[in-house]
Amino acid sequence: MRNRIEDAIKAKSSSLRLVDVTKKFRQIGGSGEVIAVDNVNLSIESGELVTLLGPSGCGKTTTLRMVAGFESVTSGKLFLGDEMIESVPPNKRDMAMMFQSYALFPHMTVYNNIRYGLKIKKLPEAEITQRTNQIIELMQIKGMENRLPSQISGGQQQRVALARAVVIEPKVLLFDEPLSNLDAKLREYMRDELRALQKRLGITSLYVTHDQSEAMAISDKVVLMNAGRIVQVGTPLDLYNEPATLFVAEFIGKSNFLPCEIKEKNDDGIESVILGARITVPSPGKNFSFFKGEATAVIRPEFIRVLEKEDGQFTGVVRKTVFFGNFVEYEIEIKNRIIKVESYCPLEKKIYQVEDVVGIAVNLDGIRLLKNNDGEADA
Ligand SMILES: Nc1ncnc2c1ncn2[C@@H]1O[C@H](COP(=O)(O)OP(=O)(O)OP(=O)(O)O)[C@@H](O)[C@H]1O
Repeated sequence: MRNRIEDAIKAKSSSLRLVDVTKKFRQIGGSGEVIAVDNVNLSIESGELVTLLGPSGCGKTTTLRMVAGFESVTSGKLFLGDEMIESVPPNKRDMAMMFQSYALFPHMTVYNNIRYGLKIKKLPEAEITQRTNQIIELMQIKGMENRLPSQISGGQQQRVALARAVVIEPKVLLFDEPLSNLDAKLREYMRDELRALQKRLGITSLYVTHDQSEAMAISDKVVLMNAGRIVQVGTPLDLYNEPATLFVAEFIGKSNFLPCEIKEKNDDGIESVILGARITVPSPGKNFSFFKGEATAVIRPEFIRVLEKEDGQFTGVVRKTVFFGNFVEYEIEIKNRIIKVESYCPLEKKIYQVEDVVGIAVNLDGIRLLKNNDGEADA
Protein backbone atom coordinates (compact mmCIF):
# COMPACT_ATOMS: atom_id res chain seq x y z
CA MET A 1 0.00 0.00 0.00
CA ARG A 2 1.33 3.47 -0.87
CA ASN A 3 1.65 5.96 1.91
CA ARG A 4 1.16 9.72 1.77
CA ILE A 5 4.82 10.57 1.42
CA GLU A 6 5.19 8.48 -1.75
CA ASP A 7 2.38 10.38 -3.44
CA ALA A 8 3.75 13.72 -2.24
CA ILE A 9 7.20 12.97 -3.68
CA LYS A 10 5.79 11.85 -7.00
CA ALA A 11 3.67 14.97 -7.26
CA LYS A 12 6.63 17.28 -6.60
CA SER A 13 9.15 15.58 -8.89
CA SER A 14 10.28 17.99 -11.58
CA SER A 15 12.15 18.08 -14.88
CA LEU A 16 15.68 19.48 -15.01
CA ARG A 17 17.37 21.19 -17.94
CA LEU A 18 20.93 22.37 -18.50
CA VAL A 19 21.37 24.83 -21.36
CA ASP A 20 24.85 25.71 -22.66
CA VAL A 21 26.32 25.19 -19.20
CA THR A 22 30.03 25.92 -18.86
CA LYS A 23 32.26 25.94 -15.80
CA LYS A 24 35.75 27.39 -15.82
CA PHE A 25 38.09 27.22 -12.83
CA ARG A 26 40.99 29.58 -12.42
CA GLN A 27 44.14 27.59 -11.75
CA ILE A 28 45.67 28.26 -8.38
CA GLY A 29 49.08 29.97 -8.70
CA GLY A 30 48.70 30.36 -12.46
CA SER A 31 46.91 32.62 -14.83
CA GLY A 32 45.34 29.83 -16.90
CA GLU A 33 41.84 28.39 -16.68
CA VAL A 34 40.52 24.85 -16.59
CA ILE A 35 37.34 24.29 -18.58
CA ALA A 36 35.80 21.63 -16.34
CA VAL A 37 32.41 21.61 -18.09
CA ASP A 38 32.18 22.78 -21.67
CA ASN A 39 28.84 23.88 -23.09
CA VAL A 40 26.72 21.04 -21.74
CA ASN A 41 23.09 20.68 -22.87
CA LEU A 42 20.95 18.10 -21.17
CA SER A 43 17.27 17.45 -20.44
CA ILE A 44 16.07 15.16 -17.69
CA GLU A 45 12.37 14.39 -17.71
CA SER A 46 10.37 14.25 -14.53
CA GLY A 47 10.80 10.83 -12.88
CA GLU A 48 13.85 9.85 -14.94
CA LEU A 49 17.14 8.60 -13.55
CA VAL A 50 19.98 9.99 -15.64
CA THR A 51 23.60 9.09 -15.00
CA LEU A 52 26.69 11.12 -15.77
CA LEU A 53 29.42 8.65 -16.65
CA GLY A 54 32.99 9.16 -17.79
CA PRO A 55 36.66 8.94 -16.91
CA SER A 56 38.19 10.76 -13.97
CA GLY A 57 38.30 14.51 -14.47
CA CYS A 58 35.71 14.62 -17.27
CA GLY A 59 33.45 17.04 -15.37
CA LYS A 60 30.75 14.78 -13.86
CA THR A 61 31.04 16.03 -10.28
CA THR A 62 31.33 19.66 -11.32
CA THR A 63 28.14 19.32 -13.38
CA LEU A 64 26.31 17.75 -10.44
CA ARG A 65 27.60 20.41 -8.04
CA MET A 66 26.41 23.19 -10.35
CA VAL A 67 22.95 21.63 -10.42
CA ALA A 68 23.02 21.41 -6.61
CA GLY A 69 24.22 25.01 -6.35
CA PHE A 70 27.48 24.16 -4.56
CA GLU A 71 29.37 25.50 -7.56
CA SER A 72 28.43 28.57 -9.58
CA VAL A 73 27.80 28.39 -13.32
CA THR A 74 30.34 30.35 -15.40
CA SER A 75 27.83 30.64 -18.24
CA GLY A 76 24.60 28.96 -19.29
CA LYS A 77 21.26 28.30 -17.67
CA LEU A 78 19.71 25.74 -15.33
CA PHE A 79 15.97 25.11 -15.25
CA LEU A 80 14.05 23.20 -12.61
CA GLY A 81 10.69 22.76 -14.34
CA ASP A 82 10.11 26.26 -15.74
CA GLU A 83 12.06 27.99 -13.00
CA MET A 84 15.53 29.36 -13.76
CA ILE A 85 17.68 28.38 -10.80
CA GLU A 86 21.33 29.21 -11.45
CA SER A 87 21.23 32.12 -9.02
CA VAL A 88 19.05 30.37 -6.41
CA PRO A 89 21.08 29.33 -3.31
CA PRO A 90 21.48 25.57 -2.75
CA ASN A 91 19.14 25.34 0.24
CA LYS A 92 16.34 26.96 -1.78
CA ARG A 93 16.61 24.67 -4.81
CA ASP A 94 14.39 21.94 -3.39
CA MET A 95 16.91 19.22 -4.11
CA ALA A 96 18.60 16.61 -1.94
CA MET A 97 22.02 15.11 -2.45
CA MET A 98 23.45 11.77 -1.42
CA PHE A 99 27.21 11.40 -1.08
CA GLN A 100 29.47 8.37 -0.97
CA SER A 101 30.36 9.15 2.62
CA TYR A 102 26.63 9.12 3.59
CA ALA A 103 27.28 12.34 5.57
CA LEU A 104 25.14 11.13 8.47
CA PHE A 105 25.61 13.00 11.75
CA PRO A 106 27.55 10.51 13.91
CA HIS A 107 26.26 11.80 17.26
CA MET A 108 22.59 11.69 16.24
CA THR A 109 20.35 8.62 16.27
CA VAL A 110 18.97 7.24 13.02
CA TYR A 111 15.61 8.79 13.91
CA ASN A 112 17.07 12.25 14.48
CA ASN A 113 19.24 12.02 11.39
CA ILE A 114 16.17 11.39 9.27
CA ARG A 115 14.08 14.19 10.77
CA TYR A 116 16.93 16.71 10.72
CA GLY A 117 16.04 18.24 7.33
CA LEU A 118 12.40 18.66 8.35
CA LYS A 119 13.37 20.42 11.59
CA ILE A 120 15.59 22.82 9.64
CA LYS A 121 12.56 23.60 7.49
CA LYS A 122 10.70 24.38 10.75
CA LEU A 123 7.74 22.20 9.84
CA PRO A 124 5.08 21.56 12.50
CA GLU A 125 6.17 18.84 14.96
CA ALA A 126 3.22 16.58 14.08
CA GLU A 127 4.08 16.67 10.38
CA ILE A 128 7.76 15.99 11.10
CA THR A 129 6.85 12.91 13.13
CA GLN A 130 4.35 11.66 10.56
CA ARG A 131 6.73 12.05 7.62
CA THR A 132 9.66 10.54 9.53
CA ASN A 133 7.61 7.51 10.53
CA GLN A 134 6.31 7.02 7.01
CA ILE A 135 9.76 7.10 5.48
CA ILE A 136 11.09 4.71 8.14
CA GLU A 137 8.38 2.28 7.17
CA LEU A 138 8.92 2.76 3.45
CA MET A 139 12.68 2.27 3.70
CA GLN A 140 12.41 -0.69 6.09
CA ILE A 141 14.55 0.80 8.81
CA LYS A 142 12.10 0.05 11.59
CA GLY A 143 13.77 -1.20 14.76
CA MET A 144 16.98 0.76 14.34
CA GLU A 145 15.62 4.25 14.99
CA ASN A 146 17.43 4.67 18.29
CA ARG A 147 20.84 3.49 17.13
CA LEU A 148 23.73 5.72 16.16
CA PRO A 149 25.09 5.48 12.58
CA SER A 150 28.16 3.63 13.94
CA GLN A 151 25.84 0.93 15.32
CA ILE A 152 24.35 -0.05 11.95
CA SER A 153 25.88 -1.65 8.84
CA GLY A 154 27.12 0.17 5.74
CA GLY A 155 24.05 -0.86 3.78
CA GLN A 156 21.75 0.31 6.56
CA GLN A 157 23.59 3.64 6.76
CA GLN A 158 23.05 3.97 3.04
CA ARG A 159 19.34 3.41 3.49
CA VAL A 160 19.18 5.98 6.30
CA ALA A 161 21.00 8.49 4.12
CA LEU A 162 18.48 7.86 1.36
CA ALA A 163 15.58 8.20 3.81
CA ARG A 164 17.01 11.49 5.05
CA ALA A 165 17.29 12.73 1.47
CA VAL A 166 13.77 11.82 0.32
CA VAL A 167 11.89 12.73 3.51
CA ILE A 168 12.15 16.42 2.64
CA GLU A 169 10.22 15.62 -0.59
CA PRO A 170 12.77 17.16 -2.96
CA LYS A 171 11.98 17.94 -6.59
CA VAL A 172 15.22 16.28 -7.66
CA LEU A 173 17.57 13.79 -6.04
CA LEU A 174 21.30 14.06 -6.72
CA PHE A 175 23.71 11.18 -6.20
CA ASP A 176 27.49 11.60 -6.07
CA GLU A 177 28.98 8.09 -6.34
CA PRO A 178 26.71 6.93 -3.50
CA LEU A 179 27.76 3.28 -3.58
CA SER A 180 31.51 3.53 -3.91
CA ASN A 181 32.18 2.87 -0.20
CA LEU A 182 30.38 -0.46 -0.22
CA ASP A 183 31.85 -3.87 -1.00
CA ALA A 184 30.94 -5.45 -4.35
CA LYS A 185 28.02 -7.62 -3.19
CA LEU A 186 26.36 -4.95 -1.07
CA ARG A 187 26.94 -2.46 -3.81
CA GLU A 188 24.91 -4.52 -6.26
CA TYR A 189 22.17 -5.08 -3.72
CA MET A 190 21.94 -1.40 -2.79
CA ARG A 191 22.05 -0.40 -6.44
CA ASP A 192 18.97 -2.49 -7.18
CA GLU A 193 17.23 -1.27 -4.05
CA LEU A 194 17.97 2.34 -4.84
CA ARG A 195 16.67 1.96 -8.38
CA ALA A 196 13.50 0.21 -7.20
CA LEU A 197 12.81 3.01 -4.72
CA GLN A 198 13.57 5.73 -7.27
CA LYS A 199 11.10 4.16 -9.70
CA ARG A 200 8.48 3.66 -7.04
CA LEU A 201 8.74 7.29 -5.94
CA GLY A 202 9.06 8.56 -9.53
CA ILE A 203 11.65 11.04 -8.35
CA THR A 204 13.83 12.82 -10.92
CA SER A 205 17.41 11.78 -10.27
CA LEU A 206 20.84 12.79 -11.49
CA TYR A 207 23.48 10.22 -10.64
CA VAL A 208 27.26 10.38 -10.96
CA THR A 209 29.47 7.33 -11.27
CA HIS A 210 32.64 6.28 -13.07
CA ASP A 211 31.48 2.64 -12.97
CA GLN A 212 29.96 1.78 -16.33
CA SER A 213 28.19 -1.38 -15.20
CA GLU A 214 26.52 0.57 -12.38
CA ALA A 215 25.47 3.24 -14.87
CA MET A 216 24.08 0.61 -17.26
CA ALA A 217 22.16 -1.21 -14.53
CA ILE A 218 20.54 1.77 -12.86
CA SER A 219 19.77 4.38 -15.53
CA ASP A 220 16.98 5.38 -17.84
CA LYS A 221 19.56 7.38 -19.77
CA VAL A 222 23.34 7.52 -19.60
CA VAL A 223 25.31 10.66 -20.43
CA LEU A 224 28.85 9.77 -21.38
CA MET A 225 31.25 12.68 -20.84
CA ASN A 226 34.84 13.25 -21.85
CA ALA A 227 37.01 16.31 -21.27
CA GLY A 228 34.09 18.44 -20.06
CA ARG A 229 31.82 17.60 -22.99
CA ILE A 230 28.95 15.24 -23.59
CA VAL A 231 30.02 12.58 -26.05
CA GLN A 232 26.74 10.63 -26.27
CA VAL A 233 23.40 10.48 -24.49
CA GLY A 234 21.18 7.44 -24.74
CA THR A 235 19.57 4.49 -23.07
CA PRO A 236 22.09 1.94 -21.75
CA LEU A 237 21.12 -0.33 -24.66
CA ASP A 238 21.71 2.43 -27.20
CA LEU A 239 25.13 3.28 -25.84
CA TYR A 240 26.11 -0.36 -25.89
CA ASN A 241 24.69 -1.22 -29.31
CA GLU A 242 25.02 2.08 -31.10
CA PRO A 243 28.22 3.80 -29.98
CA ALA A 244 28.61 7.10 -31.83
CA THR A 245 32.40 7.21 -31.53
CA LEU A 246 35.35 4.94 -30.78
CA PHE A 247 35.60 6.54 -27.34
CA VAL A 248 32.06 5.36 -26.51
CA ALA A 249 32.72 1.84 -27.83
CA GLU A 250 35.91 1.70 -25.79
CA PHE A 251 34.40 3.05 -22.58
CA ILE A 252 31.21 0.98 -22.57
CA GLY A 253 31.76 -2.78 -22.45
CA LYS A 254 34.46 -4.74 -24.25
CA SER A 255 35.09 -4.54 -27.97
CA ASN A 256 37.38 -5.67 -30.74
CA PHE A 257 38.59 -2.79 -32.88
CA LEU A 258 39.53 -4.07 -36.32
CA PRO A 259 40.97 -2.03 -39.18
CA CYS A 260 38.54 -1.90 -42.05
CA GLU A 261 38.31 -0.47 -45.54
CA ILE A 262 34.87 0.76 -46.58
CA LYS A 263 34.34 0.14 -50.30
CA GLU A 264 30.77 0.89 -51.26
CA LYS A 265 27.14 0.85 -50.29
CA ASN A 266 24.57 -1.50 -51.79
CA ASP A 267 21.11 -2.85 -50.98
CA ASP A 268 22.50 -5.41 -48.55
CA GLY A 269 24.63 -2.99 -46.56
CA ILE A 270 28.14 -1.60 -46.55
CA GLU A 271 30.74 -3.47 -48.57
CA SER A 272 33.96 -3.55 -46.61
CA VAL A 273 37.19 -5.42 -46.15
CA ILE A 274 37.87 -6.51 -42.57
CA LEU A 275 41.11 -8.36 -41.81
CA GLY A 276 41.41 -9.22 -45.51
CA ALA A 277 37.88 -10.68 -45.78
CA ARG A 278 35.23 -9.06 -47.94
CA ILE A 279 32.23 -8.56 -45.68
CA THR A 280 28.91 -6.82 -46.25
CA VAL A 281 27.95 -5.12 -43.01
CA PRO A 282 24.14 -5.07 -42.93
CA SER A 283 23.65 -2.56 -40.10
CA PRO A 284 26.74 -0.40 -39.63
CA GLY A 285 25.07 1.62 -36.85
CA LYS A 286 22.36 4.23 -36.30
CA ASN A 287 25.03 6.91 -36.16
CA PHE A 288 26.80 5.82 -39.36
CA SER A 289 26.77 8.01 -42.43
CA PHE A 290 28.41 6.57 -45.50
CA PHE A 291 32.02 7.32 -46.37
CA LYS A 292 34.69 5.44 -48.31
CA GLY A 293 38.12 4.51 -47.03
CA GLU A 294 39.72 3.56 -43.75
CA ALA A 295 37.48 2.95 -40.75
CA THR A 296 37.26 0.75 -37.68
CA ALA A 297 34.95 -2.24 -37.37
CA VAL A 298 33.81 -2.57 -33.77
CA ILE A 299 32.73 -6.07 -32.75
CA ARG A 300 31.71 -7.12 -29.23
CA PRO A 301 33.32 -10.41 -28.06
CA GLU A 302 29.90 -12.07 -27.66
CA PHE A 303 29.10 -11.55 -31.36
CA ILE A 304 31.93 -13.87 -32.41
CA ARG A 305 31.80 -17.64 -32.39
CA VAL A 306 34.62 -20.14 -32.40
CA LEU A 307 34.00 -23.11 -34.70
CA GLU A 308 35.74 -26.00 -36.37
CA LYS A 309 38.43 -24.60 -38.61
CA GLU A 310 36.67 -24.97 -41.95
CA ASP A 311 33.70 -22.79 -40.86
CA GLY A 312 33.21 -19.02 -40.51
CA GLN A 313 34.66 -15.96 -42.25
CA PHE A 314 38.16 -16.28 -40.78
CA THR A 315 40.66 -18.88 -39.64
CA GLY A 316 42.71 -18.25 -36.50
CA VAL A 317 44.83 -19.86 -33.81
CA VAL A 318 43.75 -19.98 -30.16
CA ARG A 319 46.29 -18.13 -27.99
CA LYS A 320 44.45 -18.09 -24.67
CA THR A 321 41.50 -19.92 -23.16
CA VAL A 322 39.98 -18.93 -19.82
CA PHE A 323 36.98 -20.88 -18.53
CA PHE A 324 34.62 -18.85 -16.31
CA GLY A 325 31.84 -21.41 -15.88
CA ASN A 326 29.07 -19.64 -17.75
CA PHE A 327 31.35 -18.59 -20.59
CA VAL A 328 34.79 -19.12 -22.08
CA GLU A 329 36.98 -16.19 -22.94
CA TYR A 330 39.29 -16.79 -25.89
CA GLU A 331 42.07 -14.78 -27.41
CA ILE A 332 42.48 -15.77 -31.02
CA GLU A 333 45.14 -14.67 -33.45
CA ILE A 334 43.98 -13.79 -36.94
CA LYS A 335 46.52 -12.26 -39.31
CA ASN A 336 48.85 -11.10 -36.50
CA ARG A 337 45.98 -9.55 -34.59
CA ILE A 338 44.48 -10.81 -31.34
CA ILE A 339 40.71 -10.79 -31.12
CA LYS A 340 38.68 -11.46 -27.99
CA VAL A 341 35.76 -13.87 -28.04
CA GLU A 342 33.24 -14.67 -25.31
CA SER A 343 31.56 -18.00 -25.89
CA TYR A 344 28.50 -18.65 -23.70
CA CYS A 345 27.01 -21.98 -22.58
CA PRO A 346 30.34 -23.77 -23.14
CA LEU A 347 29.17 -26.88 -21.33
CA GLU A 348 27.18 -27.87 -24.40
CA LYS A 349 30.07 -27.18 -26.70
CA LYS A 350 33.69 -28.01 -27.16
CA ILE A 351 36.20 -25.86 -25.33
CA TYR A 352 39.07 -25.09 -27.70
CA GLN A 353 42.62 -25.11 -26.39
CA VAL A 354 45.76 -23.07 -27.01
CA GLU A 355 47.29 -23.78 -30.46
CA ASP A 356 43.99 -25.15 -31.85
CA VAL A 357 43.35 -23.86 -35.35
CA VAL A 358 39.76 -22.66 -35.44
CA GLY A 359 37.16 -21.02 -37.63
CA ILE A 360 35.75 -17.66 -36.58
CA ALA A 361 32.19 -16.64 -37.37
CA VAL A 362 31.19 -13.05 -36.79
CA ASN A 363 27.53 -12.21 -36.36
CA LEU A 364 27.33 -9.59 -39.10
CA ASP A 365 24.43 -7.77 -37.40
CA GLY A 366 26.79 -7.03 -34.51
CA ILE A 367 29.41 -5.16 -36.57
CA ARG A 368 29.48 -1.38 -36.21
CA LEU A 369 31.56 0.84 -38.48
CA LEU A 370 33.10 3.94 -36.95
CA LYS A 371 35.33 6.75 -38.14
CA ASN A 372 38.94 6.52 -37.04
CA ASN A 373 39.28 10.20 -36.23
CA ASP A 374 36.26 11.11 -34.21
CA GLY A 375 38.33 13.42 -32.02
CA GLU A 376 37.62 11.36 -28.92
CA ALA A 377 39.44 8.09 -29.45
CA ASP A 378 42.72 9.21 -28.00
CA ALA A 379 41.30 11.04 -25.01
N1 LIG B 1 37.81 23.64 -7.46
C1 LIG B 1 38.51 23.37 -8.57
N2 LIG B 1 39.53 24.17 -8.97
C2 LIG B 1 40.21 23.93 -10.11
N3 LIG B 1 39.96 22.88 -10.92
C3 LIG B 1 38.97 22.04 -10.59
C4 LIG B 1 38.19 22.22 -9.40
N4 LIG B 1 37.26 21.23 -9.32
C5 LIG B 1 37.46 20.44 -10.39
N5 LIG B 1 38.48 20.93 -11.16
C6 LIG B 1 38.96 20.37 -12.43
O1 LIG B 1 37.86 20.27 -13.31
C7 LIG B 1 37.91 19.08 -14.07
C8 LIG B 1 36.64 18.26 -13.85
O2 LIG B 1 36.63 17.78 -12.50
P1 LIG B 1 35.44 16.91 -11.89
O3 LIG B 1 35.73 16.70 -10.45
O4 LIG B 1 34.15 17.52 -12.25
O5 LIG B 1 35.63 15.55 -12.69
P2 LIG B 1 34.95 14.13 -12.43
O6 LIG B 1 34.53 13.65 -13.76
O7 LIG B 1 33.91 14.24 -11.39
O8 LIG B 1 36.18 13.29 -11.91
P3 LIG B 1 36.24 12.11 -10.79
O9 LIG B 1 35.56 10.91 -11.38
O10 LIG B 1 37.72 11.89 -10.64
O11 LIG B 1 35.58 12.64 -9.56
C9 LIG B 1 39.20 18.38 -13.65
O12 LIG B 1 40.20 18.72 -14.55
C10 LIG B 1 39.49 18.96 -12.28
O13 LIG B 1 40.84 18.92 -12.01
